Amino acid sequence: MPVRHWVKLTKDHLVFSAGHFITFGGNICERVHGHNYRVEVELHGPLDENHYVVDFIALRDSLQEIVTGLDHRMLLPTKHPAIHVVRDAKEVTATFEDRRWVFPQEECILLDIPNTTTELLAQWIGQQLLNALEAKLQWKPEVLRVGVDENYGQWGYCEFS
Ligand SMILES: Nc1nc2c(c(=O)[nH]1)N=C([C@H](O)[C@H](O)COP(=O)(O)OP(=O)(O)OP(=O)(O)O)CN2
Repeated sequence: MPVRHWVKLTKDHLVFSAGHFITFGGNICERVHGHNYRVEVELHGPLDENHYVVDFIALRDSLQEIVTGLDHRMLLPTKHPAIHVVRDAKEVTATFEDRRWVFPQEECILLDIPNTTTELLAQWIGQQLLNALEAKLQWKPEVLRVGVDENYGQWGYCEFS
């Protein structure tokens, strides 16, 4: 019988509080609001010389850095077809139809995704994690699953395989 291994990280400190708004149903745009987000990851792959899929500590530290970078920030999508986000040295201005929001530049994170849904936040975090693991360990998992929870039980997931 084939044997497979994986690791899962669901630490209490893998959380961030951030502002966002999404569109849905075509042209319905939410008001700005915030969530206490939670992040978990699962990585699959062969065992290394330590009998690890990947070292928990290296994984935890890499993911924590990504999560901390999102904490207490306004999350804005740069690939949305109708939310236009423009950054200058001081401010970030987002517009949707006749609505306009202006935020201090250093309080925003611009994400190259079309909407800040949990599914796409999971995808963005997953891509950052793959980049970090490649840079730190010259390693990539066979499968990476990332979950993002935005409201104590509403998880969006993304799988890289
Ligand atoms: N599959 C998804 N569905 C929805 C997402 C998402 O990311 N993926 N996101 C939303 C909105 O962000 C919405 O704000 C979440 O709604 P809600 O749970 O009602 O959030 P509140 O903070 O307002 O929670 P309350 O419990 O109502 O206070 C919608 N759907």
